[in-house]
Amino acid sequence: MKIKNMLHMNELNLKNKKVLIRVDFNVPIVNNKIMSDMRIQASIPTIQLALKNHAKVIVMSHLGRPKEGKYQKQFSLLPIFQYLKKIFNKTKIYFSNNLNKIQINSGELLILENVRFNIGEKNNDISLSQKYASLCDIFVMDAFGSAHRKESSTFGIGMFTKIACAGPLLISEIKKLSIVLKNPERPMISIVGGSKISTKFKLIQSLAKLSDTVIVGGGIANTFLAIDYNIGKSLYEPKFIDMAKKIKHQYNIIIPIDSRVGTNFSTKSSAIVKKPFEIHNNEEIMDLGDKSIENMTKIIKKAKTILWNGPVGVFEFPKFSIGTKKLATSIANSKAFSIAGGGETISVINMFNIQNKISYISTGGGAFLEFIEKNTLSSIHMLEISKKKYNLKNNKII
Ligand SMILES: Nc1ncnc2c1ncn2[C@@H]1O[C@H](COP(=O)(O)OP(=O)(O)O)[C@@H](O)[C@H]1O
Ligand SMILES: O=C(OP(=O)(O)O)[C@H](O)COP(=O)(O)O
Repeated sequence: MKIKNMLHMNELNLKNKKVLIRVDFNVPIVNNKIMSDMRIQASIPTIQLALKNHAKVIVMSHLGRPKEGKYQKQFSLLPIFQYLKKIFNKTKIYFSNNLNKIQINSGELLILENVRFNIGEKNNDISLSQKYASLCDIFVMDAFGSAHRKESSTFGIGMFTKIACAGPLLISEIKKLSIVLKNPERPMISIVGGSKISTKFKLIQSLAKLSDTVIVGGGIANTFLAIDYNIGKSLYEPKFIDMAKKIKHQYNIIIPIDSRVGTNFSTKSSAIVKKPFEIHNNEEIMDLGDKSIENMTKIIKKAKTILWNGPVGVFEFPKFSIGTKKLATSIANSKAFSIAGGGETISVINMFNIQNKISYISTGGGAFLEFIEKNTLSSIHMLEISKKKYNLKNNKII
């Protein structure tokens, strides 16, 4: 992909225009408290740029995975609106869940409620995409963390809006990841964990091709373990077992040799280190065991380039945070060039206070892995189509 194949926000005259910006505010919120604000902070310059240019600024994002068509308080963007009110305290700022009643003036800011409350969002529904497009003169796609999703607010809208352009954060992420991956120093290792198995599993193969070693944790590792063992109630995806078998034989994949298991998914659960063949039906793997941690940190120490997405255990429960903490610390202490990204990975980085020891932190997790694999993403494709249409309309040679 070429950056110049997309329109950039800073090429356009935003003055008095209705500018709708899709950002990624998908941050962890517990009891109305934002646990990690890095993704919000990363979007602020884009919003400021639009306000400074005297646009009528509308911002939209998803938060979590609510059931569409239903308001659910725990997925509301209201805590983020409260947070933004403090930052934009000199700007008139509003919050709305009504797509039919939008009225703002130049220099004002409107935050829309979670787009995933809207029926059709996930399925990239045409009428919802048209509805979003009708709200603006210019659509700015700046949600790098969601740019791999072909949904109404990340893709469909661009098919109907007059102008769709890339925001500064999206451009900056693409540029930085492209530079880093051009000629990585070897050995290069990738660490992939977390719970979003269906998004990430398909990407392991290309990551394995690119890297000298791939370390797996979380639900990804469990899917590899399920090839040979009964892993009880552990999180895994049976539909990826065949793919796991193939990849395991073809590439250098480091699978845990022991794990911390518990009997219930709770902070109160006991944590016992077990070998994979010792796991009972009523147990679930929630972290790496000590021998696995030792092996994996040895590999990390020798690496010259490290890519990391996804916690290797349920780091939110102290007894199951050991593996993630040890690997994260080892990455932080390494002299290798390290790239880490993902919503929860950023929370881990904040939790262990290692943000200054990671060479590059991406706001995307699944998006960053998919970009590495394909060198493009659904939203980038949408922006390229949109620029071609724009150039045709303006009689420019494309
Ligand atoms: N063994 C496991 N079982 C269940 N959940 C896990 C396990 N290991 C990690 N997780 C969970 O994975 C989540 C993060 O996954 P994911 O969203 O894929 O990461 P990221 O946002 O960094 O891309 C965390 O909330 C963590 O508790
Ligand atoms: O947090 C996100 O992805 P990530 O967990 O891979 O970093 C993005 O906001 C995408 O969210 P989604 O995976 O629910 O589409």
